[in-house]
Amino acid sequence: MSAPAETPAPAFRTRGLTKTYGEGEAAVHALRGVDLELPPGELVVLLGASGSGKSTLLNILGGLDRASTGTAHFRDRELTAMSDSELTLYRRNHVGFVFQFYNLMPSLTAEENVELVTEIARNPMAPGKALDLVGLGERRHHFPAQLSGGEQQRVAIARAVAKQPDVLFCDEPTGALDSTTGRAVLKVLKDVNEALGTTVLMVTHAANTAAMAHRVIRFADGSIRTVEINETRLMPEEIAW
Ligand SMILES: Nc1ncnc2c1ncn2[C@@H]1O[C@H](COP(=O)(O)OP(=O)(O)OP(=O)(O)O)[C@@H](O)[C@H]1O
Repeated sequence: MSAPAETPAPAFRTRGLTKTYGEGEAAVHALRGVDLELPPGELVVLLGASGSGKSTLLNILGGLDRASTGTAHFRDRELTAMSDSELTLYRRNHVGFVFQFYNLMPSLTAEENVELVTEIARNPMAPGKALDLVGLGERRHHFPAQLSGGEQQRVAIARAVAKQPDVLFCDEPTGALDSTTGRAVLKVLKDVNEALGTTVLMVTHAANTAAMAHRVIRFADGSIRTVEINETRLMPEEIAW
C-alpha cells in the first residue's frame, strides 16, 4: 500500500500582513492584509501595478523590512517575531536576492564577486560551480565592465545562488534587459529552481513571464486579488516579450 500523499509544509505563510509607511494623512498603506501560503520548491511570479505592494511583500518575506501588523512565517519560524540579529541570520543562511540592478563590485572579477558571498556562507557551493550553473564558467575572470547586462545579471544570480539559499527573491530581474537577454536570465532562474529545488519568488512588470511560473499572484492596492496555478507552463524561450 502506498503511503498517503503528504502536503508539504509551506515555505511561507502570512496572515493579515499589513505595512504602513508614515503616519496620519501622509500614511501609505503598502500592504492591507495579505493572507498567503506558498509551498516550497515553486517558481512564483508576483504581478501588479506600480505601487501595489509587491516589493514590500518581497522585502518582508526576505527579512529586509518589517511588517506593521499580522504574521509571516518561513517554514515553522515566525519572521515577524524575529529580532534584528535573527533576521540577519535568516537572510544570511536561507535567502538570496536578485535586483534589477546587479550591484556587482566593479573592481572584482565575476568569480571574486561570487566569492564575497561564499566566504561568509554556511554551506556554499564553489564559485566556479555557481558560474557554470548560469553559463558563465568560462568568463569567470572577466570584470563586470567586460560583461553585457544579461551576463552581469547572471553573475548576480550566481552570487545569490552560490550560498545555496532555500529561497531566491528576484525584484524585476529582467527590468533592465532586452527581450533576448531577459529570456536567458529567466531560463537561468528556471534552471536554478529545477536543479537545486530553490523556491523562487519573482516580482515583475513583464506579465508574460507569468506563463513560466508554477503560481501567479496578482496584487492590487496592497492586497492579493488572484492566485492562479498554471496547469501547463511555457519555457522561458517561448515567452512573448
Ligand atoms: N520606504 C518607503 N517609505 C514610504 N513609502 C514607501 C516605502 N516603500 C514603499 N513605499 C510605498 O508603498 C507602496 C507600495 O510600494 P511597493 O514598492 O511595494 O510597490 P510595487 O508594487 O513593488 O511597485 P513597483 O512595481 O513600482 O516596484 C507605494 O505607494 C510606495 O510608494
